[in-house]
Amino acid sequence: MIGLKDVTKEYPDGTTAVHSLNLEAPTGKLTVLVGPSGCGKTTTLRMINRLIRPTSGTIELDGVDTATLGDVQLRRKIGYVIQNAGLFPHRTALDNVAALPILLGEKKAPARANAMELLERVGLTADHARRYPWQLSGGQQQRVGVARALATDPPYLLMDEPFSAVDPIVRNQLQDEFLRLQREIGKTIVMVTHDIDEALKLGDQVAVLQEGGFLAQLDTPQRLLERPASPFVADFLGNGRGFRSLQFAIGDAVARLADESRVGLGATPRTDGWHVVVDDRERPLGWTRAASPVREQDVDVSGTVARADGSLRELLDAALSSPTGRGLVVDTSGVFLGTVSIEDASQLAAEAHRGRAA
Ligand SMILES: Nc1ncnc2c1ncn2[C@@H]1O[C@H](COP(=O)(O)OP(=O)(O)OP(=O)(O)O)[C@@H](O)[C@H]1O
Repeated sequence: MIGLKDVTKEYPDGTTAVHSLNLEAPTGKLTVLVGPSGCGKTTTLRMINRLIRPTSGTIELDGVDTATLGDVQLRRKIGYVIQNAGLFPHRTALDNVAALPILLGEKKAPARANAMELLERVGLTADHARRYPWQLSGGQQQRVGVARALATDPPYLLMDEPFSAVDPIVRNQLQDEFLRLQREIGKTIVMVTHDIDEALKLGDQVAVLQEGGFLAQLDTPQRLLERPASPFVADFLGNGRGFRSLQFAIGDAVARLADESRVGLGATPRTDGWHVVVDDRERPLGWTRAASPVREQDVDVSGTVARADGSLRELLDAALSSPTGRGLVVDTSGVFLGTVSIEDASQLAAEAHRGRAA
């Protein structure tokens, strides 16, 4: 656990960047610090690894006051990922990752072997490992940055806007990959972002900070959306809160499933009306109204697909985007199970809402 107790940072010019902040980042969980520009997020993060010294208050790692730890001990314990990766430009990706362990006394060969394993873990190859940062894409550099932060296998990880320098598609991909990785490695993470969607997607808990480093609310993403503690938090979360909170609610889609007539590509539907087109493994491709053998261009692909164990947001989206108003539902391996109507999906949302209010 990372614990901040009454932490204040006043810069020499008199700016109070962080004001008496109390915060706990639980072991194995991802805590996100989010808030408007200048609210003290980066200052808070950097006080944890002592790149910035607090004016007052204490910061503890599993109950140990960081003021009693030396710089080397701290660096070994806390990995650090920054925006634009911050890689050494004259070292290869592999050497970037191996650098700190070698500096801390590890032998070169095992440090490099471990670096290669980490690079593979974040989705890079031996070819990437040989390249210099300028020969890698922004997303690849960011992956190297994550691998580098994990090189000493630190229990704690600090991440400052780690995915913000890449375009939205790559960002989404990096976020998904990182969530998968975190499920395996279970580090205690504090991450800074100004992007509320990123905070809600990645955070086990989200701390919303207000200018001056005041903690406006610390809660799970779902609670934040459902019960913002103040007009400031509500405003910061923005519109669409009701819809976004459906992302965290699971409805029993299976109980509402209706069967549909199915047809394979190349086959001719036996009746008029809409049919679900499935591939040879019974995965849905879309809908068709074709009366002759179904060609790829006859498939309406406008509808999204929801997993039966997915969120209500996914389910409602599948129904609303479907040309028939009936959302396609699949099992965990993508096999078509049936459909849920807009009415049934709304009913499930209403039930979830009643459960919440109770
Ligand atoms: N070295 C410094 N000297 C004086 N004031 C500083 C210094 N560094 C930061 N500040 C001020 O402290 C406040 C908090 O800055 P900080 O960088 O922690 O905010 P932030 O929430 O990370 O902002 P952003 O989202 O824009 O990166 C700001 O008002 C900033 O201007």
